[in-house]
Amino acid sequence: MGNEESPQITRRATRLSSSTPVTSNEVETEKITKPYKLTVNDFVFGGEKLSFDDLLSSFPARGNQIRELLRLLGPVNSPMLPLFVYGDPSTGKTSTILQIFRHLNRPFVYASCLTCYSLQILFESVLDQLLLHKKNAANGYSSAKRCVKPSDFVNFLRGDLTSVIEKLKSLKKVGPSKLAGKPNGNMLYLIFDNLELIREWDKSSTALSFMFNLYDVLKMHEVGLIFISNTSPDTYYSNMGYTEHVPVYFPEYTEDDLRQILMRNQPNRKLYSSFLDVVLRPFCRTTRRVDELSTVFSSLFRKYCEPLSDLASVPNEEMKRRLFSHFRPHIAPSLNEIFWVPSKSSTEAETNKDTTQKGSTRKSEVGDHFAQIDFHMSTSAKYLLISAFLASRNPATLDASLFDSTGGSDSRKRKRKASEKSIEQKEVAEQELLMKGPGTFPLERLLAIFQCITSAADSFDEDEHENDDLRAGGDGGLMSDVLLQLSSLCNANFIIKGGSCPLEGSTRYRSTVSEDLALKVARSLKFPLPNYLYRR
Ligand SMILES: Nc1ncnc2c1ncn2[C@@H]1O[C@H](COP(=O)(O)OP(=O)(O)OP(=O)(O)O)[C@@H](O)[C@H]1O
Repeated sequence: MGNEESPQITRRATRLSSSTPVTSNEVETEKITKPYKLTVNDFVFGGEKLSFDDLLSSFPARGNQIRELLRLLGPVNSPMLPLFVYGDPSTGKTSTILQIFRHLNRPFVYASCLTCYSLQILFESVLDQLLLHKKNAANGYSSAKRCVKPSDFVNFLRGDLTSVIEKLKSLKKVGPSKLAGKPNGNMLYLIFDNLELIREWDKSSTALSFMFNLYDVLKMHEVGLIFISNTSPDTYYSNMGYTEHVPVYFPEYTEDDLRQILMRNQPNRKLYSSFLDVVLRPFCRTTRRVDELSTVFSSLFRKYCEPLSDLASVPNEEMKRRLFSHFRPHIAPSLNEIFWVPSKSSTEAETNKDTTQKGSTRKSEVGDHFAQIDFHMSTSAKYLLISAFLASRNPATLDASLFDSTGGSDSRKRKRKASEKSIEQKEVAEQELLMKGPGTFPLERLLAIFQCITSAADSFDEDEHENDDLRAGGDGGLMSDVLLQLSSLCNANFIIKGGSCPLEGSTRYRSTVSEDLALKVARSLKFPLPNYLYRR
């Protein structure tokens, strides 16, 4: 769940914590304090009411999405189609939505597939919230209802939603619902966050189609469904026959957006702005995640200010130069740190850490670990995985210029095609605007890329035997293996089969692997993947 910057730890936080693991300290506290009794007022965010202007100013660069979401949610008590809110991690999806609900004071239930890490936990968390049930020592930290099967969930959910909506309706009769802390309206919203994680729980994707079907199955106009995902709707199975979800896209932040976001709440704006002048651009090239940037910048800013005796002073040009020369040595190590720390792959690498390497620098440590990781995958499967990643990531129009007959490794050939490439790039820029997530591709394109990059395999690995199993069977052997490998990669969910293209009628595929993982696989093959990635 995203951090709502917690300006207000309210009843809401108390209720949400019912779905998170309990620490031993909490157990102790629980014994001595009387448990908080949840009421129907806990369906709203709580705390001070948030005005529209405050909502907008809390989320720089998200004005369009806030307005769009408010429009889709509509006036109080209006039914709505399910929403599918998506965008890269840390683009403010969760916090914006929760604060919109705080602004509207409307009742909702929130469950994240990150904290509720299995279907059963997710179901039970939603039901617990609806039943105002809090896990505590007295009930042995158990859920109100045991719910494993989707069919049971639907039955329980329908009953529990009906009774909550009745309660909300009766509340309305008691008095004006706009009072702070009182639910506004009798429509109840179910928010499911980090939906993309469901794919990892359930390889056959029945759980996902169940979730997408929920609206049609429930048929309750007083229930609004909001799904939040950090992958685009195209990365889910389509053509399943359920009601179309309304997409709301949270684009990646530009450097300017990030400046506005990071400048918020800074007591000395001029000083912080001079700091951002130095750090923002290089760090933006590495990450645009607000959470990562704000963490690294908070310690860097302290370093930046070390020479200052008065933190309220406005730096002049001379002072800026002095601050910069003092600060400069800290930039590169921090950049390395942020590059490696947050990614999943580096965490994996970290867990595999060999204690004998303690003395080396962090960057080389992780670099070594990339090499150590054993993928237990045949070389051809690795090339196929990389080919699928490239097909999903790169616009198809660039294939010709990126992969020539030598797999793009012949610089002479690439130079000759440069002008062709620049014409295509224009075309591609437009097309790329439409690309909101990994694209789909037909089998033919995958095989073509695969052939190009494997035919060049020798040139990447001149003196080693890394590609022995590629060479062993010759081209024929390799290609005959490919369809088998493709089906294994699909089973393992590294590549997913999408619906068929209505125009071509053929099946399309999509890669689900992250750039980190693709780079890791490429490194294990000594394949220069970055040379083949189209970058804006
Ligand atoms: N426009 C913004 N203004 C202020 N803070 C922001 C903005 N965008 C993101 N943040 C902050 O970045 C952090 C991450 O945001 P959040 O969890 O809402 O992102 P998310 O898109 O839901 O990420 P994920 O997909 O990983 O769940 C939060 O602390 C949030 O307050």
